[in-house]
Amino acid sequence: MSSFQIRVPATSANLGPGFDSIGIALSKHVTMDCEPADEWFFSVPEKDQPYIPSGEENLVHKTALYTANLYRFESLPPHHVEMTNDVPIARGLGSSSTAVVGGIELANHILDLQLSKYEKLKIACEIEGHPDNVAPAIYGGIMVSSYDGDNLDFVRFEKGLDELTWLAVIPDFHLETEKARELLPTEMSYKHAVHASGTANVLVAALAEQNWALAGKMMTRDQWHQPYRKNLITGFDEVETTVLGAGSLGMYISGAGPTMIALFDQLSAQQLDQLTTSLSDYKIEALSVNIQGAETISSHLQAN
Ligand SMILES: Nc1ncnc2c1ncn2[C@@H]1O[C@H](COP(=O)(O)OP(=O)(O)OP(=O)(O)O)[C@@H](O)[C@H]1O
Ligand SMILES: N[C@@H](CCO)C(=O)O
Repeated sequence: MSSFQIRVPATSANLGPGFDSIGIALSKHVTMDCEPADEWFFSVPEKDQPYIPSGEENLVHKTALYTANLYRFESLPPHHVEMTNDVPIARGLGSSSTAVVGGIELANHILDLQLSKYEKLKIACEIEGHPDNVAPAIYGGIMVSSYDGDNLDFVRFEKGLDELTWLAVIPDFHLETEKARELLPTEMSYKHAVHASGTANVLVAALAEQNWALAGKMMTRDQWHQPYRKNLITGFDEVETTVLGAGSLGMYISGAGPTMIALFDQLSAQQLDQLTTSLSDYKIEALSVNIQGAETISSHLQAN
C-alpha cells in the first residue's frame, strides 16, 4: 500500500435559517498526507495540538475504525498521517466534519471499500447527527439535506456560486458546538416555528433562483438559532452594521459560531482592505465556494 493524500474542505452550516440542514463547502482545507506505519500517529500542526490528539483517540481514526467495523473489518492497518490544517478549530467552519469526512475517506481508501458519496454521507450523518456540514464537505457546493436517523435526502446547488464572496469574520475565541447547542430552546410555539420555517423556505427558493439579494435577506432573518446565540458573540451587531454598510447582502452566524459570514455579490480588493481595517479585532478572510468536496489522491497520481 503506497502513500496518498486526503483533502477535505471547510464548511459553513445553517446559512441563517437552514438550521442543521443547509451548508456550503468553502475554500479552506484540511490536508492529510498518509503513509503506512507501524502504529497510528497523527502529526498535528503545533497551533492545533491542544485540541487534536495524535494517537488512536483522534476523531479521524475513530471515524475510520467505525467505518471499517460497519464493513466487518475489525481493524485498520496503521498509518502516519501528516495533517496540514487551514480550518480553525471550534470556530463554526466545520472542523469536526473535516475530521469525520477525512476518517471515512481514510477507511475507504485503505480498505478499498469503493463507497459512493451517498454511502459516505450516510455514515457521516450517523456520526455527526445532522448533515449540514458533512454533506457539503463530501459533495462540495451548497447542500440542502434532510436526515431523520434513517431517511437521507438532499438537493445540491452549484450554479452561479462562483460569483459570490463569503467573507468570514473570525473572532479570536473558540466555541464548542455542544456548548452553543445548549443555549437553544427545547420547545418553540407552533406559530413561531411556522414563521421560522417560512424564512428557511424562501432562502432555499432564493438559492434555487440565484436571487442572492433575497437569500442574503433571509440569512439575517433566522429565527431558529441566531437570536439565542448572537449574544455570545461580542461585537455581533457592530460587525453586522459594518458589513451591511459595505454592501453585504446579508450576514449570518456560521454553524454554531463564533465566525460570522457576510455574503457579497461584489467585493473589490479596496473594500476588502477597508473591512479588514474596520474589523481589526477579527481575522478576515474572503472565501469562495469549493465545488468538488472531499478528495483522495493516490501518490502515483500526485506525482503526475
Ligand atoms: N483536523 C481534525 N482532526 C481531528 N479532530 C478534529 C479536527 N478538527 C476538529 N476536530 C475535533 O472537533 C472538535 C471541534 O468540533 P466543534 O463541532 O466544536 O467545532 P467545529 O466543527 O469547528 O464548528 P461547527 O460545527 O460549528 O462548524 C475539536 O475539539 C476536535 O476534537
Ligand atoms: N447546525 C449545527 C452546526 C454545527 O455543527 C449548529 O448550528 O449547531
